[in-house]
Amino acid sequence: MAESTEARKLVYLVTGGCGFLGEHVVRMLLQREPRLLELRVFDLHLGPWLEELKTGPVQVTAIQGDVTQAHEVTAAVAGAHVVIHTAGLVDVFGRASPETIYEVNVQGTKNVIEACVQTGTRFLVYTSSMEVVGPNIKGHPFYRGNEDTPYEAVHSHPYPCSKAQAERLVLEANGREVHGGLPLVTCALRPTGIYGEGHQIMRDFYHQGLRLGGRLFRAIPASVEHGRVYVGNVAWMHVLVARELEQRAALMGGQVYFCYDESPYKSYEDFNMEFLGPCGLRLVESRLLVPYWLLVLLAALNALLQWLLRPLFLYAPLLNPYTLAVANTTFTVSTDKAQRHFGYVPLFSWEDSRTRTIHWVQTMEGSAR
Ligand SMILES: NC(=O)c1ccc[n+]([C@@H]2O[C@H](COP(=O)([O-])OP(=O)(O)OC[C@H]3O[C@@H](n4cnc5c(N)ncnc54)[C@H](O)[C@@H]3O)[C@@H](O)[C@H]2O)c1
Ligand SMILES: C[C@@H](CO)CCC[C@@H](C)[C@H]1CC[C@H]2[C@@H]3[C@H](O)C=C4C[C@@H](O)CC[C@]4(C)[C@H]3CC[C@]12C
Repeated sequence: MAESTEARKLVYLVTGGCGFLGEHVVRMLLQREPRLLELRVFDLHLGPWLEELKTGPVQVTAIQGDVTQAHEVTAAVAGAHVVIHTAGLVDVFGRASPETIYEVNVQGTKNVIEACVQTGTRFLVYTSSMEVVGPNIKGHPFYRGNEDTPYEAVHSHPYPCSKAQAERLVLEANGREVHGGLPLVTCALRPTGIYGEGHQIMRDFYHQGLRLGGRLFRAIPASVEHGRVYVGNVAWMHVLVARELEQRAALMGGQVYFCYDESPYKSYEDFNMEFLGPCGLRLVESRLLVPYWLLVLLAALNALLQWLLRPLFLYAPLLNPYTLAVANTTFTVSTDKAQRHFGYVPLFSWEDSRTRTIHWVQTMEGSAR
C-alpha cells in the first residue's frame, strides 16, 4: 500500500473528460494507471458522475472550462505531466455552424498545444478520427487499410476538415521546445466509428426503431463495410499511449495510430443490429421500397429543409448528404501499428464489447425490456 502511494506522482489532464469517449478514458485511467496522483477532468459540461470518483486514492479535479478560452486551458494544463485532448465538437448533422466547429476543434487544439509549450507539459495525446483520412468527397473505398495506405484525403465538410487541421497541428508540434527546455512529444489516435455504453447515435437508432414498431429499414447495402471500434478499447489505447510516450518518444512522437480491435467488419446498420437485434429490433430489407436514388433525394431534401427552417428552429435529422455518403462508402482498417509501437492488445474481446453494449441498450430508459 505504501509502495503504491509512493508510486503515485503523475498528474493527467483529460479535456472533454465528460463526453462519451472522455468518460471511458477517465474511468480507465483510474482503473489502469497506478502512477496517477491527480486526474484533472476538463469539460464545458461537467457530469454529476464525477462526484462518485472523488472518494478513491486519486485526486479527481473537475474543471468546468472551454478549450476555446486560452487562459482557461493554460490554467488547467499548468503542472500536468500528460494531456489527453479528447474535447471536440462532433457534429456532422448541421447543428453547429462551421465557424463554431473550427473554433472548438482547431483553435481549441491550438490552445492546448500552446498551453503545453508555455507551462512545460511534455506529453500530448490527441483524439483524432478516421475522418481525417476518409471517406473522401469522391466516395473512394478504403478497404482494410492501414496508417501507410495511400488515399486521397480530400474533404469539404467542416467536421473532417477541422479534425484534419487539428491533427496536423498536433503532429507538427512534436519536438517543439516546452518551458524548461525539453521537447514536446505528441501523437494522434484515429478511432473509426466508436460504439459502446453511452453512444448517443446508437441511442437515437434504438429509439427510432421503437417508434417504428420495433423495425429499422435497411438503407445501406450489406456489402459496404464501416469500421467500428469499442469505446473501452479506444480508452485503453489512450491510456497505453499516454503511459508509453515518455519511454518510446523517439518511436511514437509525431505518429498516428488507427484505433482497432476485434469488432467484425460489417455495414453500419448490420453492425448496429448486433446490439439492437438482441434488444428486440429487426432490420427490414427495404431495397425495393427505398432505392438508393430516393435516399439521395431524401438526404438532399433534409439539407434543404434544414436551411429553410434554420430561422425558425433547428432541423437536424440523421440523414443528410454527408452522413449518407459516409455510411455508404467502405472505410475499414486493418493494422497492427499500435501493437508494434506500444504493445496494444485490445482489453475487451468482441464478445465482451458486444455483451456490454447490449446490456447498456437493455437498461436504457424507454427500453423494450
Ligand atoms: N464518436 C465517435 O465515433 C468518434 C470517432 C472518432 C473520433 N472521435 C473523436 O473523439 C472525441 C470525443 O468524441 P465523443 O464521441 O466522445 O464526443 P462527445 O461529444 O460525447 O464528447 C466531446 C466532449 O467535449 C466537450 N466539449 C465540446 N466543446 C468543448 C469546449 N469548447 N471546451 C471544453 N469541452 C468541450 C463536450 O462537452 C463533450 O463532453 C472527439 O474529439 C471526436 O472528434 C469520435
Ligand atoms: C443513411 C442512414 C440510414 O440508416 C444511416 C446514417 C448513419 C450515420 C448517421 C452514421 C454512419 C457513419 C457514422 C460516422 C462514422 O461512424 C464515423 C464518425 C467519425 C467520428 O469522428 C465522428 C462521428 C462519425 C462522423 C459518425 C457519425 C454518424 C455516421 C455518419
